[in-house]
Amino acid sequence: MKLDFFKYQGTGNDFVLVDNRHEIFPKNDTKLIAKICDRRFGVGADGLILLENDRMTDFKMVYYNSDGGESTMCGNGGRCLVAFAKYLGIIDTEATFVAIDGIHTAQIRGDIVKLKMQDVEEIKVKPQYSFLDTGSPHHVQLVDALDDMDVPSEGAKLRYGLYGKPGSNINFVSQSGADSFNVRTYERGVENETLSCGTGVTAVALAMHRAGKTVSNQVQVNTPGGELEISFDVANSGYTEIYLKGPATQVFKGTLEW
Ligand SMILES: N[C@@H](CCC[C@H](N)C(=O)O)C(=O)O
Repeated sequence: MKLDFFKYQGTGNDFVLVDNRHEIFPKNDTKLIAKICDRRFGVGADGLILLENDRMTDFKMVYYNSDGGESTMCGNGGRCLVAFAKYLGIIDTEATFVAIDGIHTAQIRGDIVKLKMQDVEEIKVKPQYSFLDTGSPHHVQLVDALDDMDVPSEGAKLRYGLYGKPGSNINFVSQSGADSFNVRTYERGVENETLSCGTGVTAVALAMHRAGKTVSNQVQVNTPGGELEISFDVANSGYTEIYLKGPATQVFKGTLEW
């Protein structure tokens, strides 16, 4: 079988995108998806995303981690899919789409995509870390020497040790200014450090605000793959009007064959 694919990256979080509006992609073939995402035996990506038809919105997002399993929301992937929808002529500058966590809206200007995330109702604050769900589960922990950390190994310890089989994504953070933070993320389903994680930096911005580390409702987060901006409103016990903004670009296209 042959199928066109497109490779996108959003601050270094990279994805194979497939236009599946004709429903030809074998969605339950976990091994095939893992092979496509394999960086030596396949195209190589942190995840694979299908763009499908939806009756109520512009399109539907179906997200798979690089291990081939369908997973929860991917913020950078959502931003890349909006850029892909524009490339396909499905949208112009505004988009509404449905993902596993509900409906999202987005705006695209040039290669900058601003994506509205779901409201966050609860942040669990522990002495050493916070835990919250921004569409995907995230552990947020301030550390002293972020650059020197072995994120794959420290992340795996927490991902399996603290969160068991379902797991969590693990974000290690250091503050770089009054409203800016540096972040490195271990992603479950990739089971490694990625260069950036959209739901992760969103979680970091909210957790740092809740912890009183910043009073701003517009936070810059620097990842190894680039900079993202998160803005939000403070609600009673949670956060609303949460936006994740940053670049999303097509890097190449090709044909999958299997
Ligand atoms: N890279 C993503 C997060 C993808 C989902 C995550 N690996 C999980 O399974 O929870 C992002 O940009 O949000």
